Amino acid sequence: MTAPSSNIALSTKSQLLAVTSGEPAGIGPDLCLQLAGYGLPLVVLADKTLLAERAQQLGLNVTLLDYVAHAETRSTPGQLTVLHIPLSQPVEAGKLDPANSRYVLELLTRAAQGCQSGEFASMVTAPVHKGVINDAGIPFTGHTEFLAELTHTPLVVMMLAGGNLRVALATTHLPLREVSDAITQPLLEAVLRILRHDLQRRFGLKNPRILVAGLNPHAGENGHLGREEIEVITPVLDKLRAEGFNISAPLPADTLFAVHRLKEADAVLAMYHDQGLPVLKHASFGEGVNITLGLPIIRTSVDHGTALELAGTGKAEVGSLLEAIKVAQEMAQHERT
Ligand SMILES: NC(=O)c1ccc[n+]([C@@H]2O[C@H](COP(=O)([O-])OP(=O)(O)OC[C@H]3O[C@@H](n4cnc5c(N)ncnc54)[C@H](O)[C@@H]3O)[C@@H](O)[C@H]2O)c1
Ligand SMILES: N[C@H](C(=O)O)[C@H](O)COP(=O)(O)O
Repeated sequence: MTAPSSNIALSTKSQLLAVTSGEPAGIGPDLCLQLAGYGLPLVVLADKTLLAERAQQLGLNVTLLDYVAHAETRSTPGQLTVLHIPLSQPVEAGKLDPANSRYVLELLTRAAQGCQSGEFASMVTAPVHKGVINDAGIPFTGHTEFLAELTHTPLVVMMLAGGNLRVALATTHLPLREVSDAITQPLLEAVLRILRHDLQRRFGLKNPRILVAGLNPHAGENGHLGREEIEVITPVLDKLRAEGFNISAPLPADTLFAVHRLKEADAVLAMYHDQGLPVLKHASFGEGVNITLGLPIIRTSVDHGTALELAGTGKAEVGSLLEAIKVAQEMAQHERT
């Protein structure tokens, strides 16, 4: 595979990125403050007081500048341009408060709207806490689904990249019990079309080679360990292959990720979240990037969560956020060429 390298060479020439700071009690604000060291063309969406307080707690000397829409935004190292969105309640690092859930969603909404209007080239998201948003009475399963709904996109595909791997998912944040029923021929066909299309358009791969995992152990063992491969997955793969897609048959997931197989592939399609992501995170946790394919906008994210216990301690690593910025820049570049 030729996934994004972990050598971080960030361009300062691309257009403005919007970085959402995520759950205010988590490490998102800490990571955004760390970005001030890089002089990148970005604006952080956050409550400015929260950032100032967190910087003080971390002992960071960061000058917070006010974002002015459509004016040139150029931060030099030590500065951070901030699009201020007010919190509902003051925040203590590490302590979740459902009262701030609307604020978290407001960050995402403002960034997505700015991408759609052309104000921002892309959005990069720091982690949110799904549980506390639901505790506030707001049904929420993830950025992926939220941004699909916000942009009226009927289907999007979650793909994580890192450790020389790209892993896309046929289903995302779904209880395991519901996975088999969710994998239908129309869904699988649509997911593969989005995956191939975006690998071409946003990653510059002419005819991406995709390995597809089966759902059942040993890809169903000829129907003796489940029939989804025979009845659902194989017919879709045969149809798309006849159209010119470079895709495998459904492969046993336990051996699909062997090095010799991955050498033949640009991406893997896993059937569900924990079939694909543990492998990827084992290979690259802290340097991986989560990418939403199929959106009308470019959105990338970190590969980790809110790590509440690290907020305000100075121990949160910024590597994945930097990679997410780099990949967003690369995607925007591919789209322009
Ligand atoms: N992109 C996102 O918004 C996103 C991604 C994954 C998880 N989450 C959410 O985050 C919450 C917590 O999830 P979790 O506990 O499973 O995972 P987590 O990633 O927050 O924590 C897992 C482990 O990794 C460590 N860790 C995480 N990020 C780190 C960093 N930048 N530097 C150093 N160490 C780091 C943590 O301390 C912990 O030991 C959940 O609500 C989950 O849904 C959000
Ligand atoms: N599934 C993601 C992961 O494991 O990293 C994470 O939950 C974030 O998903 P969203 O980007 O949809 O919030």
